[in-house]
Amino acid sequence: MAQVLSIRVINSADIYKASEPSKFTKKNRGPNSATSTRGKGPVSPAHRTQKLNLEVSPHRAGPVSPAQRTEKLNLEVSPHRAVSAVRLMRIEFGGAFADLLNEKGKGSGDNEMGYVERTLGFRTRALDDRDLRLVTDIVGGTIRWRRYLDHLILSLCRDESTFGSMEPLLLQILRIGFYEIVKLDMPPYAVVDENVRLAKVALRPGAGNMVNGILRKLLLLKGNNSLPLPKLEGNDRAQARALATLYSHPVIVIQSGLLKEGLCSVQDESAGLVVSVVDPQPGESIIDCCAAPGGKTLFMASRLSGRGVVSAIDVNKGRLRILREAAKLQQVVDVITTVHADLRRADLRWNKRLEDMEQLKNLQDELLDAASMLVKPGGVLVYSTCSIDPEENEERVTAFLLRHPEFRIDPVDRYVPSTFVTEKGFYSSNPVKHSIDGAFAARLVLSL
Ligand SMILES: C[S@@+](CC[C@H](N)C(=O)[O-])C[C@H]1O[C@@H](n2cnc3c(N)ncnc32)[C@H](O)[C@@H]1O
Repeated sequence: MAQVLSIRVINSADIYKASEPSKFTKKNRGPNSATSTRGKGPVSPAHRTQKLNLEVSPHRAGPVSPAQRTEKLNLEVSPHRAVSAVRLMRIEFGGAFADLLNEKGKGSGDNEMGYVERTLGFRTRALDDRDLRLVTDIVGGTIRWRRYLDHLILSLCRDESTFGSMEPLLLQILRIGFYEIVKLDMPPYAVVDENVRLAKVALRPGAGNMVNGILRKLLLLKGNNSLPLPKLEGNDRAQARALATLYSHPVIVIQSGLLKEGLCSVQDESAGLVVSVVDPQPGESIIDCCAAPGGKTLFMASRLSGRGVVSAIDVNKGRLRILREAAKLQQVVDVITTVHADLRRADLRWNKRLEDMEQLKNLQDELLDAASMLVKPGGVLVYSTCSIDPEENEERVTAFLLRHPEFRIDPVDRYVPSTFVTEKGFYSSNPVKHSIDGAFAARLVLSL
């Protein structure tokens, strides 16, 4: 039977496991390369002078007097970035695990500042709760997206050897800056200034200049919507590598053929949790109204244990074909019926471009109205989007309930962990809060 794996689960096995420094020196850091760099140009971190000390060296292990401490206190550097960079160093070289570090008391407090001081040569002011939340977001996100971030950094470096020979701390600072700009959409100038300052103070002025140049290049490309993304072209292997980079995923899963043979599929936890909200049971009839390419259809079908049916409606023939192929591979084709149709009446257009939010909202209202006609008395309508925009989510449901008072909200707290449940009883995942994709779902029950 098909099994849905989430990207995070796979990532945690691959990435949270810290590599030994000795291993690091043997492998090329290029995202698409697995070969040794020795003799090919890039210098391994072990061959460079580094301003880095992850162990307690004897001359620093002794007690530090308050006077010495003040001397080393740096109030210019943003504390959460300094701590994030040091945590990332510890995870990559020091055997620390991201989740453990994020547990309060283990990775924070005085102990943590000790690591910062030994690694960077100075302390920052103590972290407050907001800083700690930022550290958790930045460290978790940077690890999760490391392969993708490294691809972008490499693309923006002068050449591969600049990337391959980069000091580990400098690379962590760039990863943080790239993550903040590309994934967190943080205010660009603060991100540039503060990461530049960290590189200057913790390394040297030249490192700051490099961070400045690369981050500004990134901002320009992002502003023009022309980030250098890997191209999905070439043979299976090349496409697997490109996909792995795009989704920051270990290539070995993809290449080993598990996906091709339908033994596993990949989807973000946010989409998997929407299926939990639907809560498919053997024997049920489920209609997936905008189904293709079928991530949720297939997952729901796999939960029916061979009994029941998922009718997958979609207006796009090509995407429905992909869904059918995947259903065959995952051996759930017997419980899936595909329906090529516009969910709304035939006289409404689909091919029109959605130029603004008003039109999108109208489309969502029309789809909801059309879907509501397919629900039996006592049946459940799950409205779900991949958006965190209230206009597409809560507001659409509120408007729907005004038009259809025969439906009521069924709170999702029985189906997903409480951190994903909103005040009104909807499911909502958020990239910043949960480090997974944004999504929304509401369970609406039709009265008997
Ligand atoms: C974001 S995708 C759905 C993803 C899918 N639920 C999954 O989990 O893989 C949106 C889909 O809605 C379909 N769609 C849009 N308008 C539609 C309509 N009027 N009737 C049926 N399908 C529609 C599109 O063709 C597209 O495949």
